[in-house]
Amino acid sequence: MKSILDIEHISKLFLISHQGLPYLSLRERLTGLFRGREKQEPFWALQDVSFSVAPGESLGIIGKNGAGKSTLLKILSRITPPTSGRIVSRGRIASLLEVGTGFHQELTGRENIFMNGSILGMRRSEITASFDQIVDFSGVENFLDTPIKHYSSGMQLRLAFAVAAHLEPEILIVDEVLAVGDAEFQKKCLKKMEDVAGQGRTILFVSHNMDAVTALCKKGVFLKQGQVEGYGDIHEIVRSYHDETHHNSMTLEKGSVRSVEIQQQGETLVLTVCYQHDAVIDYPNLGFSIRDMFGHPLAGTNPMKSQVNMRPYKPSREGRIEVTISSPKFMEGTYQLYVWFGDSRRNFFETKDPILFQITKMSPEQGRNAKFDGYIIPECQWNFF
Ligand SMILES: Nc1ncnc2c1ncn2[C@@H]1O[C@H](COP(=O)(O)OP(=O)(O)OP(=O)(O)O)[C@@H](O)[C@H]1O
Repeated sequence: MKSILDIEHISKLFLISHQGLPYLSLRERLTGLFRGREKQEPFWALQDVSFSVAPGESLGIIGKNGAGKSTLLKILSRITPPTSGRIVSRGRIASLLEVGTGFHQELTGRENIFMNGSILGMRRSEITASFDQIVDFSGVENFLDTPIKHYSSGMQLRLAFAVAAHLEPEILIVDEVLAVGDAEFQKKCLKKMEDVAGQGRTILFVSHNMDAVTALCKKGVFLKQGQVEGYGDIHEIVRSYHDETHHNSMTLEKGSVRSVEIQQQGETLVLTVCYQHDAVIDYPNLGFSIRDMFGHPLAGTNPMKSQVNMRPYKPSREGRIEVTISSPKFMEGTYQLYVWFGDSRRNFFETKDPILFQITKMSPEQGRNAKFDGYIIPECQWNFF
């Protein structure tokens, strides 16, 4: 079968500016005199990326932060041109990259639906035919004649998704937009994308949520530092992505933080961080953030925020911090951990990529067959009168 989309040797070069001098006078800034001293460094965000997508296929694109996923989707959506290589597309592409892209802020929701549709190459009659469904899905019917600029980002997202998914493009490109909506809307979007895929249309889906990617896509591309690291069956691709990600712990050879580890011990989580700094630290400050797989923060703090008494700590260059987290209790699932380390004034270290960890039954409240909502297990006292 002929492919619907061919990505042929796509590369993208960015020139990143570094200013040679830390301080520029106002005159230099105003006159642009500093330009000569600005260093431009080439940076390849994508290098020789090639793959093909068959009609009706849903393809997941995964990779760590900065791997080049969004750049690739922008090139596919013709927002940015590639430095070299070409895209051959045999179908209409609708893309949903960032909330509100393609929307005109001064126009009303109604006007934007028509404008967006015509940008996608739809006839007015086609748009009119889908109009009610779009409005119904988006849930913004009361604001149809209000300019988009007055919409919240969630409302803009609802409308953008509804337009992109209902106007029947042959190829639908979706970039992590699910992260913005609430859980109910995320489910609705995933269901809609399944329907779209079921109708034989093609979907390219970028997400950090491996559960969503695996549910929706049969095939996947794993991007690593701008290159294709893997292509094939989605389960294989997700496995190789996970192999590259830190699980439960991380060790480092250099820098202030030497190891980070998180373990579930019954109903608590224990976070242990070992550090070694080149100067004495009077107040070791460790911040942590536990997030869901979309990257939404769920819980986090640091000893300064919590006004922790640091005794019996004596200022030292190295040490170990152990945090026992007895609340909140989380639902079963995979979570992300981010860590910062510093003193009372500065940060010396922060995790770039999350450490993934698994939580299994954390509370007797979480019965075997019970279905709960969200991530946190509520502790309730029930009274019936
Ligand atoms: N306009 C730009 N100028 C310079 N560098 C850029 C530009 N756009 C992207 N980059 C760089 O290209 C690399 C790839 O970025 P991209 O946004 O495509 O990654 P990503 O895989 O989508 O990451 P994330 O998961 O964080 O969204 C990054 O290192 C980024 O800093």
